[in-house]
Amino acid sequence: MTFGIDIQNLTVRYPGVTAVDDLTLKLEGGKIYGLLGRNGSGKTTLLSLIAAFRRVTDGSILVDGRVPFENEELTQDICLVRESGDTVVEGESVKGVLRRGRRFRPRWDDDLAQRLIDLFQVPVNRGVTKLSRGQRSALGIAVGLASRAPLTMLDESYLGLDAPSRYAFYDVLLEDYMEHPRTIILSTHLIEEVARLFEQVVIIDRGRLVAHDDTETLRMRGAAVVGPAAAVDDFTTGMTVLGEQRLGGTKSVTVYGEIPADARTVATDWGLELSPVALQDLFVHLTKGDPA
Ligand SMILES: Nc1ncnc2c1ncn2[C@@H]1O[C@H](COP(=O)(O)OP(=O)(O)OP(=O)(O)O)[C@@H](O)[C@H]1O
Repeated sequence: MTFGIDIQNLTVRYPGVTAVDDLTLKLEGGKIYGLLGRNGSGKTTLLSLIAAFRRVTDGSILVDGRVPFENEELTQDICLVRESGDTVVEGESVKGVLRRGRRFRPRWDDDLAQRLIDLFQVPVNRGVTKLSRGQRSALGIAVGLASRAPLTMLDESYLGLDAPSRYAFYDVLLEDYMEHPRTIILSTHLIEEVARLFEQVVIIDRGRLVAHDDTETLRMRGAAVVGPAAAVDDFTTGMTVLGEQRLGGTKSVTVYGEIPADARTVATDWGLELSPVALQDLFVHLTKGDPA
């Protein structure tokens, strides 16, 4: 079972800052989404609203066609794991957290939880507050995946893991997603590392939607045009230029937007080189400017 998400004109204001700014976004169910945005761009606020941690006051959010806020039947099937691990209860042990998952998550899989706890070597009898940052991340991930929630959101929750553990997590995530398709949203700053998991990418900046596309399509949207400066300037006239660098007579201009086949032929004729741009670079370009 998978849940789609329909967000219309969502705005969230805190004193002095608009965290989410008239955001409209539709996510189909059954895909893995990457949610990218700079610090303070509104990712956590957005995910918290989808998970019904707070009430929507301006705009609307529907998950599986239903309003999540104060809808327990729906929210038991929406799992948001945050990096801070703030959903843990003070004084609770790892065992206690797992027990809670088993009790409140209707699709909970004990074997998967145990597999992840063993994989990341989380000490089950220890109090959650006494876990290391990485162990706490691992516990969050175990709960997030073992919940098998039709909508699962991991808000930078794996940043505390070391590299081998992160890669092990990506493998388990993919394997379990293939066997039990669901909607997964991963918010992350480790863009290139996780990009292979994303089917679609959503980029927000200062609470606004900047891009939402298939990962491959988005990648194809960016190109670095390199060659003699005058020819590069001519070729890129009228295109959306994200950045440029010049070294002597050679110029490299990063453009955003589809380059049709006939234009690519022109580029070749003019001695220009067109190369793809890494997702991370596109992200940096698209979200450049003063932070929120
Ligand atoms: N409770 C709050 N009160 C006031 N301002 C807040 C509150 N929570 C978030 N903000 C502000 O709203 C904006 C969006 O914050 P949010 O945590 O959603 O961003 P984020 O994209 O998750 O950031 P990061 O990548 O740093 O975790 C920021 O400017 C933040 O300072």
